[in-house]
Amino acid sequence: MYMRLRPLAATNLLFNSGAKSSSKQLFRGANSSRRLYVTRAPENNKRGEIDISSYPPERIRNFSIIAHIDHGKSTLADRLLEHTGVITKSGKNKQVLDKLKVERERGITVKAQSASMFYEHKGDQYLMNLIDTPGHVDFSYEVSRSLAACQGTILLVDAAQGIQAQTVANFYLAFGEGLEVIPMLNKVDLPTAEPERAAQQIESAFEIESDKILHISAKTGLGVDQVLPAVIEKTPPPLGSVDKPFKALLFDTWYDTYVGVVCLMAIKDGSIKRGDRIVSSHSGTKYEVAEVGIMHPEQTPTTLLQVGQVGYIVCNMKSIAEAHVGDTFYKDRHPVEPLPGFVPAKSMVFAGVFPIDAGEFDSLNESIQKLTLNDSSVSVHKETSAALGQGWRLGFLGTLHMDVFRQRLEEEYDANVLITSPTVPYQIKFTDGTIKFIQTPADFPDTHTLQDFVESTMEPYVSATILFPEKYLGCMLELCTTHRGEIHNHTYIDETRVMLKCELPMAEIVTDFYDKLKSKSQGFASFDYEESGYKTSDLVKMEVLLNGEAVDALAAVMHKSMVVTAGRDIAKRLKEVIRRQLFDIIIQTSANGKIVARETVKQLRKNVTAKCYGGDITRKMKLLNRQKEGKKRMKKIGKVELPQEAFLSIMTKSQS
Ligand SMILES: Nc1nc2c(ncn2[C@@H]2O[C@H](COP(=O)(O)OP(=O)(O)OP(=O)(O)O)[C@@H](O)[C@H]2O)c(=O)[nH]1
Repeated sequence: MYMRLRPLAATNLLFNSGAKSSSKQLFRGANSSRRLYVTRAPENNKRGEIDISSYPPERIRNFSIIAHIDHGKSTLADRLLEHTGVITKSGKNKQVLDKLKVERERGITVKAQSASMFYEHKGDQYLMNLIDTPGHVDFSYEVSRSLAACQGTILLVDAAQGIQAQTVANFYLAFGEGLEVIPMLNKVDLPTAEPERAAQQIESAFEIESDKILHISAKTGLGVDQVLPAVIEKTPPPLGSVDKPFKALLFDTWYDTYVGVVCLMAIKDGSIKRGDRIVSSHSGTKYEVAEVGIMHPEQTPTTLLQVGQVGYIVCNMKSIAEAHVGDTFYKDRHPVEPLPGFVPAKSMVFAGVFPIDAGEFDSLNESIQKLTLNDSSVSVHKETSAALGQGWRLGFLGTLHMDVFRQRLEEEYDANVLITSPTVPYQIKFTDGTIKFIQTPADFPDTHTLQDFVESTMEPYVSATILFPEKYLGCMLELCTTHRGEIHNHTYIDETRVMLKCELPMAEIVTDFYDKLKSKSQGFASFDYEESGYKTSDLVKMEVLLNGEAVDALAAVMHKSMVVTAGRDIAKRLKEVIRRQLFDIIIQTSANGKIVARETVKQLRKNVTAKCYGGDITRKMKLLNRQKEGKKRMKKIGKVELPQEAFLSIMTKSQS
């Protein structure tokens, strides 16, 4: 959860050195020989609030950092926060804005975070609002939302890797939003860095002159002192007027255990302070503002927020469900034209989530509700499975998003869950013209017996961009075609790197496409995609029968051409993961009413304590406990015990 520093602690962070009366703090940049004057945050009043009213739009810069995954966004954010004295300079500052445990463990950014800094440039004081965004394609929704609060963005490119698929996707996202793109080459300290080559790629892909690109190392600090001056000079100040009625865009929200719902807003016109009454354009609900402030980098109250600034507002919102990302807020009795808002995040991948122990349903329900409060891009519907009992069908933006959610559920809420194989949403068009969305494979009708009623079955497609060195062109083309892809074109971004555009069924990406892409290109290919609508496809439901009984939670939907290979493969993989039990277990896969494959798990009579003759009770207990531990993630289907892996092993995989 978000740690909340009380105002005093937050400002102590800032004022840990120097005389209080001085408005400037002397700061020496990491590798810089120049002396830099970095402005300290304004003093706080008796209520612990700081006054930022002296920052009009022309002295505000709202910018983000966008890049391909791992190109160094969060590390650059650390250096900038140190450089401006927001955090004390220390070798220990590593991805300070990656606040979630899962982000720290995985070394990836999942949630965009903002931080305000005070900075002096050419004698003027500036308020700089930085938004650090995630790099992975599953979280691109976070990126597009964050860009709505910015006027400029740093496009960071790893000088050793050059431009990658998410560099291209994020550039076009920012360009499409009309943002000023400031290119920078990072990691120039690496012996493998080839800055000239990477700069050429940027020039040919984005038509940005290579001599306008800053060369930096976010790790060593080299060149970092030039970053904020470049942002100030190139990014236009926010538009708007302090004299117009208050108008603000809500672009992020989270739940804070101390103050409740926190809304991150970009103030487009006017100003707001504690005690004001604001109204949501979305619902018409009125709220009283309890606190306004900036992220510095934790919540730090201010006397007001005004035009051009990006900050948080705490009001008497009871539930995060009331905070609609993309909503426009105005002051009571001063309505304004709402801003366009955002297209809601669309779930691309669905999976069933069930408690291992049915008795934990209520506590798991509470945990899922709490976790979705801080991640509104997860869609939640109750689901009942004949095999697994009561649970939920959750919708995610991609499989990494799903995995991060599962990890947070287990680590932050101590939940013990079983997750079924991920699936994409299918559509069925019936002859009477009705269209049905299918999020659970078990609900997919038997197209064989219903063929007179079903006009067509459809699956979602994505437009994909793949970047790789030329020598992998042959195997990348083959990979796309074996995954039912349609190649559109390929172009060269320099003499040796290729950009391939193709269309792929989303279902292929959910399974093993990405792993194969990485292994076939020895890790050199990168990949990005966006949804491109539904296409008619010959789909069938594959059922799994255990000792003659169909298990709904193991059903899968797949293209007709894959039925035989996938049917055999699934039966084999299930045989590998289902433990031998006291009776034979017959595994069958079936599609269109025909059995495709059959495997048998032979019976076994096992007494785990058999070897413990002689009565060593502690050893006996240890073995029994270990067996109990192994059972934790088991689910009993009829008489057959299935481990978690069984549910994930039914993912269909292409034979390439
Ligand atoms: N040598 C070197 N390593 C760097 C530099 N900048 C970042 N790194 C390293 O690159 C890795 C990724 O850095 P991050 O800052 O987490 O990258 P990111 O772009 O924020 O990653 P995501 O948010 O997951 O997309 C870390 O191990 C950093 O220490 C640099 O200038 N030089």
